[in-house]
Amino acid sequence: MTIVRSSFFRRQPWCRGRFPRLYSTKVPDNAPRAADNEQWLETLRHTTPAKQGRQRPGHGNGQTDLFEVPLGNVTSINYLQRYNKHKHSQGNFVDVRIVKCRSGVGGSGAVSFFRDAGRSIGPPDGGDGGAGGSIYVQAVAGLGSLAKMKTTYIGDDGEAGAARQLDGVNGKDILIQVPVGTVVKWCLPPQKVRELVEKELWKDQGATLRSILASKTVTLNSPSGSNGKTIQLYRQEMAESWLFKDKSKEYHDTKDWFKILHKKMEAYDHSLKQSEIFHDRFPLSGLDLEQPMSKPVCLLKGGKGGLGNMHFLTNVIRNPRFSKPGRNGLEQYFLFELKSIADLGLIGLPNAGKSTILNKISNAKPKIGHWQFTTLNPTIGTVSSGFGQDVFTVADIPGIIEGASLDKGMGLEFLRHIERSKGWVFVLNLANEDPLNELLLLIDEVGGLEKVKTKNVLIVCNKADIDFENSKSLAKYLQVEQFSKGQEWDCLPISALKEENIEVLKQKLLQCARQTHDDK
Ligand SMILES: Nc1nc2c(ncn2[C@@H]2O[C@H](COP(=O)(O)OP(=O)(O)OP(=O)(O)O)[C@@H](O)[C@H]2O)c(=O)[nH]1
Repeated sequence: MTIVRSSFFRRQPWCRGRFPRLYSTKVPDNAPRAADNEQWLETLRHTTPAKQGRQRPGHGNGQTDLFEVPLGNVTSINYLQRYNKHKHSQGNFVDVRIVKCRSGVGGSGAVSFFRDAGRSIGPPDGGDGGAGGSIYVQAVAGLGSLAKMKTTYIGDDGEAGAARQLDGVNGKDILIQVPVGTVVKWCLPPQKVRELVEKELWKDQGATLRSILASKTVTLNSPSGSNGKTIQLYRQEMAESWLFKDKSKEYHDTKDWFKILHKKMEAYDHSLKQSEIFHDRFPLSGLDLEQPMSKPVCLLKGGKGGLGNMHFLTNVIRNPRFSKPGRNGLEQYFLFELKSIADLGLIGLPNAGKSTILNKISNAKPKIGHWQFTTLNPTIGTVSSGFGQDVFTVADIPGIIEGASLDKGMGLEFLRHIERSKGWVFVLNLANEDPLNELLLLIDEVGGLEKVKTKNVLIVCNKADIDFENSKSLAKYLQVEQFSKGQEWDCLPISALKEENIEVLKQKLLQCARQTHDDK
């Protein structure tokens, strides 16, 4: 076991700078004095603990409110569906994960008494337990998928304290590194969600997963004053508040000096709980890690280590045969969703030629095929419109079909990859019967005209090489162009296959990626 020096004295303002010599064979000349401990315990007496255990503390006044949220807000429909549908999609690309995280339990304080040749039992010298390992998350550049994430992350428990005032080693923290653009949300265990969904399905055979997630609600705790924007997490209560050695709990419970000490230590436990409650909160909307982070953020804090018996030597208690156990860690589930960050997103029906376009304008090599749904995962390409010119990124997502918003085809689950995009590029197929109608359908499926108008929009009519001259495609193009003009959107005919109008397309894409709403 690795051990480190007690840090208790470092924490005490009146004892700063005085440390025990490691492995000294003499009684450490700065062993915790009874007077110091008395003084510390006296300060605790003035902190009145609220009713221990029964309290449900909150934002600052120790209160929480209950609030209801739709089940869909604390799980992922994409995750649940993927287990039924295309779980193993193209390559290694994984963009939704639900993982279990558990922070470590704090190590126990030690019960020990100084011994050497000259004396068989000396003053108490049991050190503190180490803190449990915490779980951290950090967005880093260069990662593009959540495929390498584990299903469970467990922080190490802190080690117990030892003789000679030595603290146990802190449990190792866990660092989860994720791609930039990942959103981390608190969620219910998937197993629990499945049970709830099955129950609802049993009650109403006609219900769908989507309708259940929207209508069924769950009750959560939120610190008072946070208006339901923050979730309060709770640690499991400690089974015992003391660890006894040699003499039992029953023995100690009969002693007045222990009862007095216990009362004072209730205030200490209360302050620990308060600080846990302050830390153990998570925003309901999640953490949006849209920038590379120089420092990780803590998802779950490990439990604090327990106090060793050296802290309980007083003028009355000469042989404290007890110490404090470490505090519990937290176990929670988190939903990790990758929302790619691309300046532009290509939206179109299957087979419109989106992948071919991305292939021609960028370094990306998405799959191209004459069958539908060749693209199963988003691909992001970097486009440069010339030497020294601005560079921007374009995301190709799987084709959207009628009813996609009701989970038909690949559904809309990949739309999140272009949610953050500044511009949406609608790709239409001029070889199809009615491209204008297809544009209206696409607008409808992605959320309606109002939503689309929050983005910069470019309409690209692809496959203009087919029948364009003999006016069949031209007529279709003119219809689309007229509609686009009405919305003040640019419209452009191209042939991705024959690389016609590709340079103009690149310029228009650049404009679309950089234009601000004030420029319009
Ligand atoms: N004639 C012609 N064919 C094209 C053009 N662009 C793409 N294609 C063909 O259209 C078919 C579909 O192209 P993709 O680029 O895979 O289409 P997609 O929109 O990515 O399709 P999904 O992956 O299903 O969403 C392929 O056979 C392409 O060769 C074009 O400008 N003219």
